[in-house]
Amino acid sequence: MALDTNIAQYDAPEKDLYEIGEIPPMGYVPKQMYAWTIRKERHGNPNTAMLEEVVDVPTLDSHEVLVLVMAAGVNYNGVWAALGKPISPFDGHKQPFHIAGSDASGIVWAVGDKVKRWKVGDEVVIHCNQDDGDDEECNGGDPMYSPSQRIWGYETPDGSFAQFTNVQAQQLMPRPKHLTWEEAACYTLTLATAYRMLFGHEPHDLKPGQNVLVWGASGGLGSYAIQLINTAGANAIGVISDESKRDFVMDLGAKGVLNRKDFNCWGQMPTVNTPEYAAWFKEARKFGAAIWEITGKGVNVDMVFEHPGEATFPVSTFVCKKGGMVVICAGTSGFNLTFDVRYMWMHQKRLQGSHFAHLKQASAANKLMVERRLDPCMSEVFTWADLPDAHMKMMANEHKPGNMSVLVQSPKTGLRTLEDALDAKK
Ligand SMILES: C/C=C/C(=O)SCCNC(=O)CCNC(=O)[C@H](O)C(C)(C)COP(=O)(O)OP(=O)(O)OC[C@H]1O[C@@H](n2cnc3c(N)ncnc32)[C@H](O)[C@@H]1OP(=O)(O)O
Ligand SMILES: NC(=O)C1=CN([C@@H]2O[C@H](COP(=O)(O)OP(=O)(O)OC[C@H]3O[C@@H](n4cnc5c(N)ncnc54)[C@H](OP(=O)(O)O)[C@@H]3O)[C@@H](O)[C@H]2O)C=CC1
Repeated sequence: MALDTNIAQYDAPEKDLYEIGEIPPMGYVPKQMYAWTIRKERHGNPNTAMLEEVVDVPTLDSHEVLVLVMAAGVNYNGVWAALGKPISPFDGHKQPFHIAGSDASGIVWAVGDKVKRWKVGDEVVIHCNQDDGDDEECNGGDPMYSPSQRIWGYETPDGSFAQFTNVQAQQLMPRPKHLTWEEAACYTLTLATAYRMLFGHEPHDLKPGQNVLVWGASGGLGSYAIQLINTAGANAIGVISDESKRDFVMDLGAKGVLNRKDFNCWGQMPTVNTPEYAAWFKEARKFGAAIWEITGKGVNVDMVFEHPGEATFPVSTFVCKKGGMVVICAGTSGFNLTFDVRYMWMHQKRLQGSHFAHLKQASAANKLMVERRLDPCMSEVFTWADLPDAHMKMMANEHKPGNMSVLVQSPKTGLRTLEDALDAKK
Protein backbone atom coordinates (compact mmCIF):
# COMPACT_ATOMS: atom_id res chain seq x y z
CA MET A 1 0.00 0.00 0.00
CA ALA A 2 1.39 3.39 -1.00
CA LEU A 3 1.98 5.81 1.83
CA ASP A 4 -0.02 9.03 1.92
CA THR A 5 2.23 11.91 0.82
CA ASN A 6 0.68 14.16 3.49
CA ILE A 7 1.93 12.10 6.40
CA ALA A 8 4.97 13.03 8.44
CA GLN A 9 8.41 12.37 6.96
CA TYR A 10 11.08 11.56 9.53
CA ASP A 11 14.16 9.43 10.10
CA ALA A 12 13.97 6.50 12.48
CA PRO A 13 15.95 3.25 12.60
CA GLU A 14 14.39 -0.13 11.74
CA LYS A 15 14.60 -2.32 14.85
CA ASP A 16 12.99 -5.47 16.25
CA LEU A 17 11.79 -3.71 19.43
CA TYR A 18 11.23 -0.04 20.30
CA GLU A 19 11.14 1.58 23.70
CA ILE A 20 7.86 3.02 24.96
CA GLY A 21 7.38 6.42 23.29
CA GLU A 22 9.90 5.66 20.51
CA ILE A 23 8.22 5.94 17.09
CA PRO A 24 9.31 3.46 14.37
CA PRO A 25 9.52 4.52 10.68
CA MET A 26 5.98 5.06 9.36
CA GLY A 27 4.51 1.67 8.43
CA TYR A 28 7.50 -0.33 9.66
CA VAL A 29 6.32 -3.22 11.87
CA PRO A 30 8.84 -4.50 14.41
CA LYS A 31 8.91 -8.15 15.49
CA GLN A 32 8.15 -7.46 19.14
CA MET A 33 6.48 -4.93 21.43
CA TYR A 34 5.96 -4.06 25.08
CA ALA A 35 2.59 -4.98 26.55
CA TRP A 36 0.89 -5.22 29.95
CA THR A 37 -0.18 -8.86 30.10
CA ILE A 38 -2.43 -10.87 32.39
CA ARG A 39 -1.80 -14.61 32.74
CA LYS A 40 -4.31 -17.05 34.19
CA GLU A 41 -2.13 -17.95 37.17
CA ARG A 42 -1.80 -14.24 38.04
CA HIS A 43 -5.55 -13.42 38.30
CA GLY A 44 -6.06 -11.00 41.20
CA ASN A 45 -5.80 -7.27 41.86
CA PRO A 46 -4.61 -5.32 38.79
CA ASN A 47 -1.29 -4.36 40.43
CA THR A 48 -0.23 -8.01 40.60
CA ALA A 49 -2.25 -9.49 37.73
CA MET A 50 -0.84 -7.08 35.11
CA LEU A 51 2.86 -7.41 34.27
CA GLU A 52 4.93 -5.74 31.56
CA GLU A 53 6.26 -8.28 29.04
CA VAL A 54 7.84 -8.27 25.59
CA VAL A 55 5.58 -10.19 23.21
CA ASP A 56 5.32 -10.64 19.43
CA VAL A 57 3.53 -7.95 17.44
CA PRO A 58 0.26 -9.51 16.22
CA THR A 59 0.00 -10.60 12.59
CA LEU A 60 -2.79 -9.22 10.42
CA ASP A 61 -5.71 -10.94 8.76
CA SER A 62 -7.00 -9.53 5.46
CA HIS A 63 -9.76 -7.42 7.10
CA GLU A 64 -7.64 -6.21 10.00
CA VAL A 65 -5.63 -3.09 10.73
CA LEU A 66 -2.53 -2.75 12.88
CA VAL A 67 -2.65 0.42 14.99
CA LEU A 68 0.28 2.10 16.76
CA VAL A 69 -1.33 2.89 20.12
CA MET A 70 -0.62 6.49 21.17
CA ALA A 71 -2.78 6.38 24.30
CA ALA A 72 -5.18 3.88 25.87
CA GLY A 73 -8.33 4.34 27.92
CA VAL A 74 -8.86 2.87 31.38
CA ASN A 75 -12.13 1.00 31.85
CA TYR A 76 -13.71 -1.20 34.45
CA ASN A 77 -13.43 -4.26 32.20
CA GLY A 78 -9.62 -4.08 32.73
CA VAL A 79 -10.37 -4.57 36.42
CA TRP A 80 -12.70 -7.51 35.67
CA ALA A 81 -10.09 -9.08 33.34
CA ALA A 82 -7.36 -8.79 36.00
CA LEU A 83 -9.58 -10.28 38.71
CA GLY A 84 -10.86 -13.03 36.40
CA LYS A 85 -14.34 -12.24 37.80
CA PRO A 86 -17.13 -12.87 37.05
CA ILE A 87 -15.43 -14.91 34.30
CA SER A 88 -11.84 -15.42 33.23
CA PRO A 89 -11.11 -14.12 29.73
CA PHE A 90 -8.89 -17.21 29.26
CA ASP A 91 -11.96 -19.47 29.41
CA GLY A 92 -13.18 -17.72 26.28
CA HIS A 93 -10.15 -17.07 24.07
CA LYS A 94 -7.87 -19.83 25.48
CA GLN A 95 -4.69 -17.88 24.64
CA PRO A 96 -1.61 -18.02 26.96
CA PHE A 97 -1.80 -14.32 27.87
CA HIS A 98 -4.37 -11.54 27.83
CA ILE A 99 -3.66 -7.93 26.86
CA ALA A 100 -6.56 -5.89 28.27
CA GLY A 101 -7.59 -2.42 27.05
CA SER A 102 -10.76 -1.66 25.07
CA ASP A 103 -10.15 2.01 24.22
CA ALA A 104 -7.35 3.68 22.27
CA SER A 105 -6.27 6.51 20.05
CA GLY A 106 -3.54 5.79 17.54
CA ILE A 107 -2.17 5.73 14.01
CA VAL A 108 -2.91 3.13 11.35
CA TRP A 109 0.44 1.35 10.87
CA ALA A 110 -0.42 -1.51 8.49
CA VAL A 111 -3.59 -2.70 6.74
CA GLY A 112 -4.77 -6.13 5.54
CA ASP A 113 -5.31 -6.82 1.80
CA LYS A 114 -9.09 -6.32 1.96
CA VAL A 115 -9.11 -3.06 3.93
CA LYS A 116 -10.47 -0.21 1.79
CA ARG A 117 -11.57 2.55 4.19
CA TRP A 118 -8.29 3.14 6.04
CA LYS A 119 -4.68 3.68 5.07
CA VAL A 120 -1.30 3.87 6.79
CA GLY A 121 -0.96 7.19 8.63
CA ASP A 122 -4.67 7.70 9.41
CA GLU A 123 -5.26 8.95 12.96
CA VAL A 124 -8.06 7.03 14.64
CA VAL A 125 -9.96 6.04 17.73
CA ILE A 126 -11.08 2.44 18.17
CA HIS A 127 -14.46 1.11 19.27
CA CYS A 128 -14.46 -2.23 21.00
CA ASN A 129 -17.15 -4.28 19.26
CA GLN A 130 -15.97 -7.18 17.09
CA ASP A 131 -18.01 -9.75 15.19
CA ASP A 132 -17.48 -12.11 12.24
CA GLY A 133 -19.80 -10.03 10.05
CA ASP A 134 -21.31 -13.04 8.25
CA ASP A 135 -24.64 -13.74 9.99
CA GLU A 136 -28.15 -12.25 9.71
CA GLU A 137 -27.72 -9.90 12.67
CA CYS A 138 -24.59 -8.36 11.12
CA ASN A 139 -26.41 -8.02 7.81
CA GLY A 140 -29.77 -6.39 8.37
CA GLY A 141 -30.16 -6.96 12.11
CA ASP A 142 -28.23 -5.68 15.11
CA PRO A 143 -24.55 -6.72 15.23
CA MET A 144 -24.74 -6.63 19.05
CA TYR A 145 -27.05 -9.70 18.81
CA SER A 146 -24.63 -11.64 16.61
CA PRO A 147 -23.50 -15.00 18.06
CA SER A 148 -19.93 -13.95 17.18
CA GLN A 149 -20.19 -10.57 19.01
CA ARG A 150 -17.23 -10.03 21.35
CA ILE A 151 -15.52 -7.14 23.15
CA TRP A 152 -11.99 -6.39 21.91
CA GLY A 153 -9.52 -6.33 24.81
CA TYR A 154 -11.90 -8.21 27.11
CA GLU A 155 -13.13 -11.23 25.18
CA THR A 156 -10.22 -11.05 22.74
CA PRO A 157 -6.60 -11.37 23.96
CA ASP A 158 -5.16 -8.41 22.05
CA GLY A 159 -6.33 -5.11 23.53
CA SER A 160 -4.81 -1.64 23.67
CA PHE A 161 -2.38 -1.99 26.60
CA ALA A 162 0.48 -2.57 24.14
CA GLN A 163 2.49 -0.58 21.60
CA PHE A 164 0.52 -2.16 18.75
CA THR A 165 -2.94 -3.65 18.53
CA ASN A 166 -4.69 -5.40 15.65
CA VAL A 167 -8.38 -4.65 15.19
CA GLN A 168 -11.09 -5.19 12.60
CA ALA A 169 -11.25 -2.35 10.06
CA GLN A 170 -14.87 -1.66 11.10
CA GLN A 171 -13.64 -0.78 14.61
CA LEU A 172 -11.90 2.38 13.45
CA MET A 173 -13.37 5.87 13.58
CA PRO A 174 -11.78 9.26 12.81
CA ARG A 175 -10.01 10.87 15.73
CA PRO A 176 -11.25 14.31 16.89
CA LYS A 177 -8.30 16.48 15.87
CA HIS A 178 -8.94 19.05 18.59
CA LEU A 179 -8.30 16.52 21.35
CA THR A 180 -4.93 15.33 22.64
CA TRP A 181 -4.01 11.68 22.14
CA GLU A 182 -4.90 10.93 25.76
CA GLU A 183 -8.25 12.77 25.60
CA ALA A 184 -9.12 10.92 22.40
CA ALA A 185 -8.31 7.58 24.05
CA CYS A 186 -10.52 7.99 27.11
CA TYR A 187 -14.09 8.17 25.83
CA THR A 188 -15.26 5.71 23.15
CA LEU A 189 -16.20 2.71 25.28
CA THR A 190 -18.29 4.51 27.87
CA LEU A 191 -19.69 7.11 25.46
CA ALA A 192 -20.92 4.58 22.89
CA THR A 193 -22.39 2.39 25.64
CA ALA A 194 -24.27 5.37 27.08
CA TYR A 195 -25.46 6.31 23.57
CA ARG A 196 -27.00 2.88 22.91
CA MET A 197 -28.59 2.81 26.37
CA LEU A 198 -30.29 6.16 25.79
CA PHE A 199 -31.09 6.02 22.07
CA GLY A 200 -30.88 2.35 21.07
CA HIS A 201 -34.05 0.80 22.47
CA GLU A 202 -37.15 2.01 20.62
CA PRO A 203 -39.81 3.06 21.45
CA HIS A 204 -38.05 4.06 24.68
CA ASP A 205 -35.36 6.03 22.85
CA LEU A 206 -34.89 9.30 24.71
CA LYS A 207 -37.07 12.23 23.63
CA PRO A 208 -36.79 15.97 24.37
CA GLY A 209 -38.27 16.98 27.71
CA GLN A 210 -38.07 13.51 29.27
CA ASN A 211 -36.48 12.85 32.66
CA VAL A 212 -33.67 10.33 33.24
CA LEU A 213 -32.21 9.17 36.55
CA VAL A 214 -28.46 8.56 36.07
CA TRP A 215 -26.60 6.44 38.64
CA GLY A 216 -22.86 7.11 39.04
CA ALA A 217 -23.32 10.46 37.30
CA SER A 218 -19.68 11.48 37.77
CA GLY A 219 -18.30 8.17 36.46
CA GLY A 220 -17.31 7.08 32.98
CA LEU A 221 -20.77 6.10 31.77
CA GLY A 222 -22.56 8.70 33.86
CA SER A 223 -20.58 11.75 32.73
CA TYR A 224 -21.46 11.01 29.08
CA ALA A 225 -25.05 10.06 29.90
CA ILE A 226 -25.57 13.50 31.47
CA GLN A 227 -24.11 15.25 28.42
CA LEU A 228 -26.05 13.12 25.89
CA ILE A 229 -29.31 13.69 27.78
CA ASN A 230 -28.61 17.41 27.71
CA THR A 231 -27.78 17.30 23.98
CA ALA A 232 -31.16 15.62 23.36
CA GLY A 233 -33.06 18.36 25.19
CA ALA A 234 -34.02 16.04 28.07
CA ASN A 235 -33.44 16.37 31.82
CA ALA A 236 -30.79 14.41 33.74
CA ILE A 237 -31.05 13.77 37.46
CA GLY A 238 -27.60 12.58 38.54
CA VAL A 239 -26.67 10.51 41.59
CA ILE A 240 -23.35 10.90 43.42
CA SER A 241 -21.89 9.56 46.68
CA ASP A 242 -19.77 12.54 47.65
CA GLU A 243 -20.53 16.26 47.68
CA SER A 244 -17.18 16.95 45.98
CA LYS A 245 -18.73 15.57 42.77
CA ARG A 246 -21.89 17.75 42.80
CA ASP A 247 -20.52 20.75 40.88
CA PHE A 248 -18.87 18.51 38.29
CA VAL A 249 -22.21 16.85 37.48
CA MET A 250 -24.19 20.11 37.52
CA ASP A 251 -21.60 21.70 35.22
CA LEU A 252 -22.10 18.86 32.73
CA GLY A 253 -25.71 19.99 32.43
CA ALA A 254 -27.66 17.94 34.99
CA LYS A 255 -30.99 19.44 36.09
CA GLY A 256 -30.39 18.21 39.62
CA VAL A 257 -28.11 16.01 41.71
CA LEU A 258 -28.89 13.65 44.60
CA ASN A 259 -26.35 12.24 47.06
CA ARG A 260 -27.07 8.55 47.66
CA LYS A 261 -25.45 8.82 51.12
CA ASP A 262 -28.51 10.87 52.19
CA PHE A 263 -30.74 7.80 51.83
CA ASN A 264 -30.75 4.29 53.23
CA CYS A 265 -32.43 1.98 50.76
CA TRP A 266 -29.48 0.28 49.07
CA GLY A 267 -28.73 -3.36 48.49
CA GLN A 268 -31.08 -6.28 48.02
CA MET A 269 -34.73 -5.57 48.77
CA PRO A 270 -36.13 -7.09 51.99
CA THR A 271 -38.97 -9.62 51.68
CA VAL A 272 -42.26 -7.89 50.87
CA ASN A 273 -44.60 -7.26 53.81
CA THR A 274 -41.95 -7.55 56.54
CA PRO A 275 -41.01 -4.69 58.91
CA GLU A 276 -37.66 -4.48 57.06
CA TYR A 277 -39.54 -3.98 53.80
CA ALA A 278 -41.62 -1.22 55.37
CA ALA A 279 -38.43 0.57 56.48
CA TRP A 280 -36.85 0.11 53.02
CA PHE A 281 -40.02 1.35 51.30
CA LYS A 282 -40.12 4.47 53.47
CA GLU A 283 -36.57 5.34 52.40
CA ALA A 284 -37.26 4.46 48.74
CA ARG A 285 -40.23 6.87 48.81
CA LYS A 286 -38.00 9.53 50.37
CA PHE A 287 -35.59 9.06 47.45
CA GLY A 288 -38.50 9.21 44.96
CA ALA A 289 -39.79 12.40 46.59
CA ALA A 290 -36.31 13.93 46.27
CA ILE A 291 -36.50 13.23 42.53
CA TRP A 292 -39.91 14.99 42.45
CA GLU A 293 -38.21 18.04 43.95
CA ILE A 294 -36.35 18.23 40.63
CA THR A 295 -38.92 16.89 38.13
CA GLY A 296 -42.11 18.24 39.72
CA LYS A 297 -44.47 16.65 42.24
CA GLY A 298 -45.59 13.21 41.13
CA VAL A 299 -43.46 13.28 37.96
CA ASN A 300 -41.54 9.99 37.85
CA VAL A 301 -38.57 9.50 35.54
CA ASP A 302 -39.10 8.17 32.02
CA MET A 303 -35.86 6.23 32.11
CA VAL A 304 -33.40 4.94 34.68
CA PHE A 305 -29.79 4.62 33.51
CA GLU A 306 -28.63 1.61 35.56
CA HIS A 307 -25.23 -0.03 36.08
CA PRO A 308 -24.52 -0.38 39.85
CA GLY A 309 -26.97 -3.32 39.89
CA GLU A 310 -27.60 -5.07 43.20
CA ALA A 311 -27.25 -1.92 45.34
CA THR A 312 -29.68 0.25 43.38
CA PHE A 313 -31.94 -1.95 41.27
CA PRO A 314 -34.90 -2.25 43.70
CA VAL A 315 -35.10 1.54 43.85
CA SER A 316 -34.59 1.96 40.09
CA THR A 317 -37.57 -0.25 39.32
CA PHE A 318 -39.68 1.63 41.88
CA VAL A 319 -38.97 5.24 40.79
CA CYS A 320 -39.37 4.61 37.04
CA LYS A 321 -42.68 5.91 35.65
CA LYS A 322 -45.58 3.81 34.34
CA GLY A 323 -44.59 2.52 30.91
CA GLY A 324 -41.01 3.76 31.44
CA MET A 325 -37.76 1.84 31.05
CA VAL A 326 -34.94 0.75 33.32
CA VAL A 327 -31.96 0.22 31.02
CA ILE A 328 -29.01 -1.64 32.54
CA CYS A 329 -25.52 -2.52 31.31
CA ALA A 330 -23.70 -3.81 34.40
CA GLY A 331 -23.85 -4.99 37.99
CA THR A 332 -20.80 -3.34 39.54
CA SER A 333 -22.10 -3.79 43.11
CA GLY A 334 -23.39 -7.34 42.57
CA PHE A 335 -25.34 -9.51 40.14
CA ASN A 336 -28.16 -10.74 42.39
CA LEU A 337 -30.79 -8.16 41.55
CA THR A 338 -34.06 -7.96 43.47
CA PHE A 339 -37.21 -5.90 42.93
CA ASP A 340 -40.90 -5.78 43.74
CA VAL A 341 -42.44 -7.25 40.62
CA ARG A 342 -45.86 -5.76 41.38
CA TYR A 343 -44.50 -2.38 40.33
CA MET A 344 -43.10 -3.91 37.17
CA TRP A 345 -46.33 -5.48 35.94
CA MET A 346 -48.98 -3.13 37.34
CA HIS A 347 -47.09 -0.09 36.09
CA GLN A 348 -45.98 -1.87 32.92
CA LYS A 349 -42.34 -0.89 33.14
CA ARG A 350 -39.74 -2.22 30.75
CA LEU A 351 -36.48 -3.78 31.86
CA GLN A 352 -33.93 -3.51 29.07
CA GLY A 353 -30.43 -5.01 29.06
CA SER A 354 -27.91 -3.07 26.99
CA HIS A 355 -24.35 -3.91 25.97
CA PHE A 356 -21.82 -1.63 24.30
CA ALA A 357 -22.91 -0.45 20.81
CA HIS A 358 -22.64 -1.26 17.11
CA LEU A 359 -20.58 0.83 14.68
CA LYS A 360 -23.48 3.07 13.65
CA GLN A 361 -24.19 3.98 17.28
CA ALA A 362 -20.49 4.35 18.16
CA SER A 363 -20.01 6.58 15.08
CA ALA A 364 -23.01 8.77 15.94
CA ALA A 365 -21.56 9.25 19.41
CA ASN A 366 -18.07 9.90 18.00
CA LYS A 367 -19.48 12.52 15.63
CA LEU A 368 -20.78 14.48 18.62
CA MET A 369 -17.26 14.40 20.05
CA VAL A 370 -15.69 15.43 16.71
CA GLU A 371 -18.17 18.33 16.52
CA ARG A 372 -17.14 19.46 20.03
CA ARG A 373 -20.66 19.00 21.38
CA LEU A 374 -19.33 16.77 24.16
CA ASP A 375 -16.50 17.16 26.65
CA PRO A 376 -14.32 14.02 26.93
CA CYS A 377 -14.16 14.67 30.68
CA MET A 378 -10.68 13.23 30.96
CA SER A 379 -9.99 13.10 34.67
CA GLU A 380 -6.42 11.88 34.97
CA VAL A 381 -3.57 10.70 32.73
CA PHE A 382 -1.17 7.98 33.83
CA THR A 383 2.24 7.02 32.52
CA TRP A 384 2.71 3.62 30.93
CA ALA A 385 4.41 2.40 34.12
CA ASP A 386 1.41 3.39 36.25
CA LEU A 387 -1.21 1.56 34.15
CA PRO A 388 -2.00 -1.07 36.85
CA ASP A 389 -2.29 1.68 39.50
CA ALA A 390 -4.96 3.43 37.42
CA HIS A 391 -6.98 0.20 37.56
CA MET A 392 -6.41 -0.11 41.32
CA LYS A 393 -7.88 3.37 41.76
CA MET A 394 -10.89 2.49 39.67
CA MET A 395 -11.49 -0.76 41.56
CA ALA A 396 -11.50 1.17 44.86
CA ASN A 397 -13.91 3.82 43.42
CA GLU A 398 -11.20 6.37 44.32
CA HIS A 399 -10.77 7.75 40.80
CA LYS A 400 -11.61 11.35 40.01
CA PRO A 401 -14.83 12.25 38.15
CA GLY A 402 -14.65 11.45 34.43
CA ASN A 403 -12.54 9.03 32.40
CA MET A 404 -8.87 8.06 32.75
CA SER A 405 -6.14 7.54 30.13
CA VAL A 406 -2.67 6.07 29.92
CA LEU A 407 0.13 7.29 27.63
CA VAL A 408 1.55 4.58 25.40
CA GLN A 409 3.53 5.85 22.38
CA SER A 410 2.68 9.50 23.00
CA PRO A 411 5.76 10.59 24.99
CA LYS A 412 4.00 13.24 27.07
CA THR A 413 0.63 14.80 27.67
CA GLY A 414 -0.87 17.61 25.58
CA LEU A 415 0.21 16.34 22.13
CA ARG A 416 -2.27 16.27 19.23
CA THR A 417 -0.38 14.95 16.19
CA LEU A 418 2.37 12.53 15.18
CA GLU A 419 4.58 15.54 14.46
CA ASP A 420 4.01 16.73 18.06
CA ALA A 421 5.09 13.30 19.32
CA LEU A 422 8.22 13.26 17.13
CA ASP A 423 9.17 16.79 18.21
CA ALA A 424 8.69 15.92 21.86
CA LYS A 425 11.30 13.15 21.54
CA LYS A 426 13.99 15.41 20.03
C1 LIG B 1 -17.83 -2.70 26.48
C2 LIG B 1 -17.53 -3.15 27.83
C3 LIG B 1 -18.34 -4.02 28.44
C4 LIG B 1 -18.16 -4.39 29.82
O1 LIG B 1 -17.31 -3.90 30.52
S1 LIG B 1 -19.28 -5.52 30.43
C5 LIG B 1 -18.66 -5.92 32.04
C6 LIG B 1 -17.64 -6.99 31.98
N1 LIG B 1 -18.16 -8.18 31.41
C7 LIG B 1 -18.66 -9.18 32.14
O2 LIG B 1 -18.74 -9.10 33.36
C8 LIG B 1 -19.10 -10.42 31.35
C9 LIG B 1 -19.84 -11.31 32.18
N2 LIG B 1 -20.21 -12.50 31.38
C10 LIG B 1 -20.59 -13.62 31.95
O3 LIG B 1 -20.57 -13.70 33.15
C11 LIG B 1 -21.02 -14.72 31.03
O4 LIG B 1 -20.66 -14.46 29.70
C12 LIG B 1 -22.55 -14.97 31.09
C13 LIG B 1 -22.99 -15.30 32.52
C14 LIG B 1 -23.30 -13.73 30.64
C15 LIG B 1 -22.87 -16.14 30.17
O5 LIG B 1 -21.97 -17.18 30.39
P1 LIG B 1 -21.72 -18.27 29.24
O6 LIG B 1 -20.84 -19.32 29.77
O7 LIG B 1 -21.27 -17.53 28.05
O8 LIG B 1 -23.17 -18.81 29.07
P2 LIG B 1 -23.81 -19.62 27.93
O9 LIG B 1 -22.91 -19.81 26.80
O10 LIG B 1 -25.09 -18.97 27.63
O11 LIG B 1 -24.17 -21.02 28.59
C16 LIG B 1 -23.58 -21.73 29.64
C17 LIG B 1 -24.07 -23.19 29.55
O12 LIG B 1 -25.51 -23.21 29.63
C18 LIG B 1 -26.03 -23.78 28.45
N3 LIG B 1 -27.25 -23.06 28.09
C19 LIG B 1 -27.33 -21.76 27.70
N4 LIG B 1 -28.60 -21.45 27.45
C20 LIG B 1 -29.34 -22.55 27.70
C21 LIG B 1 -30.72 -22.84 27.64
N5 LIG B 1 -31.61 -21.88 27.25
N6 LIG B 1 -31.14 -24.08 27.98
C22 LIG B 1 -30.23 -25.01 28.37
N7 LIG B 1 -28.90 -24.80 28.44
C23 LIG B 1 -28.48 -23.59 28.11
C24 LIG B 1 -24.96 -23.62 27.40
O13 LIG B 1 -25.08 -24.59 26.39
C25 LIG B 1 -23.71 -23.80 28.20
O14 LIG B 1 -23.48 -25.18 28.40
P3 LIG B 1 -21.99 -25.78 28.32
O15 LIG B 1 -21.23 -25.10 29.41
O16 LIG B 1 -22.14 -27.24 28.56
O17 LIG B 1 -21.45 -25.43 26.97
N1 LIG C 1 -22.02 -3.60 29.18
C1 LIG C 1 -21.29 -2.62 28.72
O1 LIG C 1 -21.21 -2.42 27.51
C2 LIG C 1 -20.52 -1.75 29.64
C3 LIG C 1 -20.50 -1.99 30.97
N2 LIG C 1 -19.77 -1.19 31.80
C4 LIG C 1 -19.77 -1.49 33.22
O2 LIG C 1 -20.45 -0.43 33.87
C5 LIG C 1 -19.93 -0.23 35.17
C6 LIG C 1 -19.58 1.24 35.38
O3 LIG C 1 -18.57 1.63 34.47
P1 LIG C 1 -17.95 3.09 34.52
O4 LIG C 1 -19.02 4.10 34.44
O5 LIG C 1 -16.86 3.16 33.52
O6 LIG C 1 -17.31 3.07 35.98
P2 LIG C 1 -16.94 4.28 36.94
O7 LIG C 1 -16.27 3.66 38.10
O8 LIG C 1 -16.26 5.37 36.20
O9 LIG C 1 -18.36 4.86 37.39
C7 LIG C 1 -19.27 4.10 38.12
C8 LIG C 1 -19.94 4.97 39.16
O10 LIG C 1 -20.91 4.15 39.83
C9 LIG C 1 -21.08 4.66 41.13
N3 LIG C 1 -21.17 3.54 42.07
C10 LIG C 1 -20.19 2.72 42.49
N4 LIG C 1 -20.66 1.85 43.38
C11 LIG C 1 -21.98 2.14 43.55
C12 LIG C 1 -23.00 1.62 44.37
N5 LIG C 1 -22.79 0.60 45.22
N6 LIG C 1 -24.24 2.17 44.29
C13 LIG C 1 -24.47 3.21 43.45
N7 LIG C 1 -23.53 3.75 42.67
C14 LIG C 1 -22.31 3.21 42.71
C15 LIG C 1 -19.87 5.52 41.48
O11 LIG C 1 -20.33 6.85 41.67
P3 LIG C 1 -20.77 7.38 43.12
O12 LIG C 1 -19.93 6.62 44.13
O13 LIG C 1 -20.47 8.84 43.07
O14 LIG C 1 -22.25 7.09 43.25
C16 LIG C 1 -19.01 5.46 40.24
O15 LIG C 1 -18.48 6.72 39.90
C17 LIG C 1 -18.75 -1.20 35.31
O16 LIG C 1 -19.20 -2.36 35.96
C18 LIG C 1 -18.39 -1.52 33.87
O17 LIG C 1 -17.76 -2.76 33.71
C19 LIG C 1 -19.10 -0.08 31.34
C20 LIG C 1 -19.11 0.21 30.02
C21 LIG C 1 -19.74 -0.66 29.05
